[in-house]
Amino acid sequence: MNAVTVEDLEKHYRIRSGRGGDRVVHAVDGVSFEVPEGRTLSIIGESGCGKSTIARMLVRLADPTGGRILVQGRDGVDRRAIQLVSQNPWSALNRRKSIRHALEQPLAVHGLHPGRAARAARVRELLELVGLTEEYLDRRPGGVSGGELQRVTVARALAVEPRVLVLDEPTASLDVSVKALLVNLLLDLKRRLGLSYVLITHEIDIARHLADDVAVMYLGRFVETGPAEQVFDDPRHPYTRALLAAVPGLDRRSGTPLTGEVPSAVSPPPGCRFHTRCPLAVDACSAAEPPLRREEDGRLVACLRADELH
Ligand SMILES: Nc1ncnc2c1ncn2[C@@H]1O[C@H](COP(=O)(O)OP(=O)(O)OP(=O)(O)O)[C@@H](O)[C@H]1O
Repeated sequence: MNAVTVEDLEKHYRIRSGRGGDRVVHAVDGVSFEVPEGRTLSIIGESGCGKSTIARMLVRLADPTGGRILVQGRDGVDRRAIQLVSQNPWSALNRRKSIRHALEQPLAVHGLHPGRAARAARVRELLELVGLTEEYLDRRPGGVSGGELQRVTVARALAVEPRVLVLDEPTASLDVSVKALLVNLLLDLKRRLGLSYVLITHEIDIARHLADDVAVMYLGRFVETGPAEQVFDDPRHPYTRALLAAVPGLDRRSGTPLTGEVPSAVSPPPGCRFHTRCPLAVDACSAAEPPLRREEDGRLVACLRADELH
């Protein structure tokens, strides 16, 4: 069974504007994917492409304007099955409350491990899972380092025994040395608890360490998806190539790094949304949007010229 199945997901934000009527932001525009049990799908792309909007819809902090989301085969809201770990642990936790409180609260809300002794035992177990000791229990977020605090938010997400974690830029606020520790913890937890992850990141290194599968997102759409080694070692879409060209230590193929800005999601370019920045664009690219097509190795690529690039 898939941990997550997403079909034709859409999020359009309507913004009121004084003159000339409302404008519509095409944040997510028809995205489909599956995360098989025990795997990690990493969604990568520049800022503003819609990654966080997908994360928010997966955990029902935002309602889709179209499409559907199944978690463990089930439609509808199941707040225990899928949990979010967000970028900034300081804003995720209440500064005035202890770490004990942060870990007990979800147990109380869901009526799990009732009774003081059982609840305290579960809180200790959660701390151990993320490699922290009981001495943290009475501290407040302000008295704990960023890396440790992110471990607390992971422990809190795990309190309700989810099957899926949505990791939205989990390492973005951490120092380089601490990032690797969190990545190792996430890999370890996935193995031990049989979790599945949806990882949202613009840090390609982090995606390379954690991802089994990768989806490359540009202006609300997926442009390339496939197993991580295929996409990272031999990117096919010109956008993927450009994105990876900026990363040291990766095979750069013929990609040239990106220039310019992501166009407005209010009026995405016609045809292929990347054509305005694509070094390989031809006239046909602005005429019609290329569908995601399956390549001979199984991955999906949305580019008219993908065959030539191979
Ligand atoms: N509440 C909102 N109302 C209107 N537009 C929004 C809202 N939230 C996001 N957007 C717009 O939707 C688009 C996608 O944003 P989103 O935050 O999902 O992108 P992202 O790839 O996660 O970027 P980042 O890494 O900067 O968070 C952007 O154009 C953004 O301005």
